[in-house]
Amino acid sequence: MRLIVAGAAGRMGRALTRAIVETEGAELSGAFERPGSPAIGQDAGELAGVGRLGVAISDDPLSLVVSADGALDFTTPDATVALSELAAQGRIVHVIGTTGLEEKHLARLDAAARHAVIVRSGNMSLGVNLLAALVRQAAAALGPDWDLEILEMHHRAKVDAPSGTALLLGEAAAEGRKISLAEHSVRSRDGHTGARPEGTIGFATLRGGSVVGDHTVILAGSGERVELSHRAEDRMIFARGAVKAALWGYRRKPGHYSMADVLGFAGQ
Ligand SMILES: NC(=O)C1=CN([C@@H]2O[C@H](COP(=O)(O)OP(=O)(O)OC[C@H]3O[C@@H](n4cnc5c(N)ncnc54)[C@H](OP(=O)(O)O)[C@@H]3O)[C@@H](O)[C@H]2O)C=CC1
Ligand SMILES: O=C(O)C1=N[C@H](C(=O)O)C[C@H](O)C1
Repeated sequence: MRLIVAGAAGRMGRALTRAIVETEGAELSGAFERPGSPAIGQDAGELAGVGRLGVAISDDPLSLVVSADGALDFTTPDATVALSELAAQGRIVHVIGTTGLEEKHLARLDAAARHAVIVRSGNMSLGVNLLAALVRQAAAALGPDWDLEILEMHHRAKVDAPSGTALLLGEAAAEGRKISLAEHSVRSRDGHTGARPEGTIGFATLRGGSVVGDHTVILAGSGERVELSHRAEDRMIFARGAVKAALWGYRRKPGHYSMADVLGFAGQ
């Protein structure tokens, strides 16, 4: 499967190049960065630390999409929406790890998914998708008198909050409780907040250092507490998940899929 990497000079872009190189059945056919990036013209393999691959970083995604079967994209919401429209024109697989997407972006991805195979997840690792299934079960088993809080910590360069993973875990908890996350989430607290409203799902965000990604879902009852955690130690877990998602999506019917579909966890 011929894959292109969007944002190839980024933290995840370089990990994605490495994951493609190590995966049988996948080949790097192109890589691109935003116009004006100092990485334009550099070799994607050299940038990723795997040696020269003969793939120069371009600033023209359209020219790459025409000779690719899929694109791996961990960039920004605007770049992702633009690439989804090219993926739809090229009828290719678009694997999206980008977080911080708002309703206006999601609506455009849904439109692109009429022609492209979109696989999108706030977290492409096996462990977090398993954790989401466990959180759904725990939230269903323990009633709304168990307070649900989601704590995440990431490196100092992360630009969006709460993390895509925290929101994914929040959605899993809300599904377990059969409630709408949008109507029950508390995304920040400051000052005299009053007591915690029953049945809400709280989010807390920490940023610092080089933390790859830590998430804990706390179910706090009266006199006891259950904590379900995941700690990412290496970005390759996300990159390998993204390559797996691309191979899964190859020649599949167009649509907007999740990593839970890829891993067979959907509905669990
Ligand atoms: N779903 C998952 O499993 C994971 C998701 N993520 C998400 O992936 C995203 C990227 O994270 P990370 O790699 O750490 O961030 P980086 O900032 O390191 O990488 C993003 C890259 O995209 C580039 N870029 C920006 N605009 C464009 C454009 N229009 N076309 C092409 N490239 C562009 C940036 O260039 P420049 O810096 O020059 O602007 C940068 O090189 C975030 O949203 C993050 O939350 C991260 C890890 C796992
Ligand atoms: O920005 C990151 O680094 C990460 N982003 C994703 C998120 O927002 O949850 C996934 C992972 O935790 C790393």
